[in-house]
Amino acid sequence: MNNNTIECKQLGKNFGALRALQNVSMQIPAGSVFGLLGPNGSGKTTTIRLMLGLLQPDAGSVSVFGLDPISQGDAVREQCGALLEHTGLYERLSAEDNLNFYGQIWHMPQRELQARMQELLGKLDLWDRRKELVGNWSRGMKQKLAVARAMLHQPKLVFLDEPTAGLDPVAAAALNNDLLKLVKDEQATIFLTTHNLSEAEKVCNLVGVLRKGQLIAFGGPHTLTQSTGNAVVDIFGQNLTASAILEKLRGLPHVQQVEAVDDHLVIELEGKTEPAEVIKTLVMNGAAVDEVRRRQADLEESFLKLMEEENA
Ligand SMILES: Nc1ncnc2c1ncn2[C@@H]1O[C@H](COP(=O)(O)OP(=O)(O)OP(=O)(O)O)[C@@H](O)[C@H]1O
Repeated sequence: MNNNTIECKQLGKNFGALRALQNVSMQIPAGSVFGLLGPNGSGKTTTIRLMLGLLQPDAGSVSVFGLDPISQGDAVREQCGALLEHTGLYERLSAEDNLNFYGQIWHMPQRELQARMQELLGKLDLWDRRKELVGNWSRGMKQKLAVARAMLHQPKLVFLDEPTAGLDPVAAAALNNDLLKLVKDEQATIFLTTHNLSEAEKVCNLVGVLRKGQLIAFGGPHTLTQSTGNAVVDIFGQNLTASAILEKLRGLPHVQQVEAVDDHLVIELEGKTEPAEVIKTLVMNGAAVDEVRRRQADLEESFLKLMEEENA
């Protein structure tokens, strides 16, 4: 058996005339923190549901732990934890009672359950509040507890469908930090979906991008940022953003995109083009350049670029 927790080959799913997923092939090695990125309706949740055997594929195949999620669904789901659309929490119960309830569902021995609860709630800074009713908690705290619930029985694979959806940026960042803490010690494979690209860049070591049901990119976040092949230059100074200057820059060869962001310019250059021509044009047109920073496009820029290419 190979080291892949998930493999799918030319996977497809239709809902009536809608082709929700088409020809999706990927391999996710054990221990990965995989992020599936994509806009609304691109097929992220459908992919998870196929992997959990909650939907039957119309084309291709999917295997999880080498098992078929349809014919061996129970065996697959026993080894998985999932946080899907709903948190699965009971608001009228305390955090402790919620986890006790799920521990019983998973037939966890009482001592093991207590130790696991302490471990998870401790890492999530919720241990001291375990006796409180979940209904009175903030959304961020509930979401943390829902992650603990999904991980309670030490599943080898955890699906988190948009775990930070609806959280403010501070709560989202806190949850991501907690996720990283948990993941480090769990040795589980994590499969999460998100719209938030900078979050995926921080948390994931493998990412895939879905668009209209098709996997248009797959690899490490770094590979993905390089897949667009372009460099980005941030230029700081004075008089940079006059529309006449922007027009001139946009007309230069090898300049893909020019954007004025606040008081500085963000310029995307084709391949390995050096910014010399850009700087010269700026200076000749009356701008003063203080600082030039050259970098690879970040995941957000690469993602948007991929979306644009697919739209072209
Ligand atoms: N049970 C269903 N019946 C009919 N259409 C469905 C069903 N489930 C999903 N779809 C459609 O399939 C497409 C993909 O949906 P899916 O929920 O997988 O997208 P998503 O990427 O998870 O979106 P979001 O980010 O908004 O949650 C959408 O057009 C959706 O309306």
